Amino acid sequence: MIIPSWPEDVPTHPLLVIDYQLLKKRDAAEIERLWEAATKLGFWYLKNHEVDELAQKMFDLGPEVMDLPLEEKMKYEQGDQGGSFGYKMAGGNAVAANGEPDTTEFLNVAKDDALAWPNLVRRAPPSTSYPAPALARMESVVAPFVRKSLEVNSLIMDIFNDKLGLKKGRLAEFHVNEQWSSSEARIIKNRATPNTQKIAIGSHTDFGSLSFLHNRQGGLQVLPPGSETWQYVKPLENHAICNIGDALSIFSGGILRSNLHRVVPPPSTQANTERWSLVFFSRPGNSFVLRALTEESDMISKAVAAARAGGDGKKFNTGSTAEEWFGRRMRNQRMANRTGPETWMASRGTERIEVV
Ligand SMILES: O=C(O)CCC(=O)C(=O)O
Ligand SMILES: [Fe+2]
Repeated sequence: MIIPSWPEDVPTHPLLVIDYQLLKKRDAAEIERLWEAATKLGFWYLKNHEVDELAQKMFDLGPEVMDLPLEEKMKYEQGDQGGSFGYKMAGGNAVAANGEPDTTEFLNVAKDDALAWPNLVRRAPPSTSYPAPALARMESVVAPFVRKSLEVNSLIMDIFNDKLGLKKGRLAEFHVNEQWSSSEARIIKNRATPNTQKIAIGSHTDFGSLSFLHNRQGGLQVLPPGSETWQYVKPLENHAICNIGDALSIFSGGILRSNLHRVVPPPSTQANTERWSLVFFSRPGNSFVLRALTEESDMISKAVAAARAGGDGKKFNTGSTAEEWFGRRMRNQRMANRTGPETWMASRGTERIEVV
């Protein structure tokens, strides 16, 4: 697929560019820049991340799955119970309180299934596993992509761990590969439409810890702090986009920022093209309660005290496990579960819910 070049006339929000190779060497200046990106906006570009080839193979798998007849894909649909693994049909989720349906299809592959392959542990075969092309590429493409993405995200989390003053490896304990989690790889297709305003994925914060996103076309927008205008993030060749989700924001007492974002169709020169994107989401193990690690870090404890003094109502103890937090958000964005605007409100994360 030939992607038209990015339009000059569309304003974009700049992100810091972080070099993964420098992070690997624990370069102090690069760590400071990462910290600035993670605490101010919660989004940054990541270059030299070693995942481009595998990401390309994941992109190639996209049409193999999405071109199957809808009836075939629906055999693997994620359902309405709060799970996400498998296929998500376009129109399955709301994009706003008014119940407007989304326009994107997803394939979500559980990190637990990719790592356990040739066994499937989260999706029991045969009838509810994954569409055949995904199974055929599990060994050669999906599992290596998952393993490499986990490596990138865990290095970044390790850096946050140390900056937050947590004991060595503390954040890693929440993300051990052996514990089941909702961590997953996602291939996203948004159908071509000339309406560049039609919301594809509604405004949200990400549910988990860290998202590692590959964009080839425009359409991702962020709502920067203090702004009321959605701003495009320009896709840059060979640069991934990373962002913080709710779990890391809560663990850190809000120091790490889980920022609102959404997806609309590609703009201007790229309009009316199918939009494909790819994400790996690292999320905490299912059993961990999402709460600020106040007793374990002075920095976090001070941040929570300051938030309390500021009266923003956030006490950073959700009382929910990662599994419950994720399940609640998933269930309540499903159109099939919608009763009214309250269902949308119940699907919100740190941007709306007062965590007490
Ligand atoms: O497709 C994109 O650019 C972003 C997707 C996204 O925000 C998500 O799936 O959570
Ligand atoms: Fe997202």
